[in-house]
Amino acid sequence: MTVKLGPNRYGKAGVRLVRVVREGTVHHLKDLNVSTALSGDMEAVHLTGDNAAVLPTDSQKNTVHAFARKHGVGEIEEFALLLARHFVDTGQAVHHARVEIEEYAWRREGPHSFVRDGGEVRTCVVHHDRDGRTTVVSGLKDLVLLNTTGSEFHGYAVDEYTTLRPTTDRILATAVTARWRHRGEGGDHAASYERARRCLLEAFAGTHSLSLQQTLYAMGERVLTSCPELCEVRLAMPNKHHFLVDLSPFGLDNDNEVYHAADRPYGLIEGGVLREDAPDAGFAWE
Ligand SMILES: O=c1[nH]c(=O)c2[nH]c(=O)[nH]c2[nH]1
Repeated sequence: MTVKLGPNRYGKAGVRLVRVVREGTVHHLKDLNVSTALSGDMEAVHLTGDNAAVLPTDSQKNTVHAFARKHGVGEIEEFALLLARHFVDTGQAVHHARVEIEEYAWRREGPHSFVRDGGEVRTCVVHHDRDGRTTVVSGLKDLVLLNTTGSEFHGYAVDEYTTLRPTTDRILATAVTARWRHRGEGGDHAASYERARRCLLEAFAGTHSLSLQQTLYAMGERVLTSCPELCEVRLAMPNKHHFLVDLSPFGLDNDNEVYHAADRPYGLIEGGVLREDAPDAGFAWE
């Protein structure tokens, strides 16, 4: 039997970086989770144990820390681009770098005091290779949304196992994971993020929903309609079911007032929306 090395990459995952900028008595905080992954000429490493091509994952972690000190941390996309370019430009055997960053939000509570925002996490994944190809995907996760009405679900396929009752008025709730691909490397990443996020919220709140699938499409469509710098959106939205509780054993009616919020199982609705002329995604989603 002959076998060969398949796709591979290696790096440091979960580098939890906190960067403080002190402007006199007013301090600023960035709280990130950075993961690096390099690939390239790594045959010998896997096949013979020759580690000459391996920049240790420990060095990759150190680079994240040193770059935070030397260059500061601005928008996560820019920090990821800086790191990805560095690894490809300086590592002979490195043909490709992938840098993923999550940013945890802190709300200011005073000049040097912050409250961790329990809400969504901002994300990005940057790829850069030695041919100069670069892709940037931005996004968010754990954006929890709920509509108390304006959601129906009926007209679905029925078979011998179907027990679900059709409804014309239900709670629609989800925790959005959304990622959007930039046409190029992107310009003003802060403004772009705020615009895309606002589109997701407005489309969720403003769509009279006949299914979570329809809402998902409306959200992706709104982002692409309002953000010319983006060409593709991918969404994953769990259906956080809210079941109306039967209160008749207690002689009580329940006109859409008391629900059981179930956490599992949950429906998982996933889909993408892209411009017809979207450039080839290449390795952007890997
Ligand atoms: O919006 C929905 N989409 C589904 O596909 C589905 N399936 C289900 O049981 N409830 C729902 N709701």
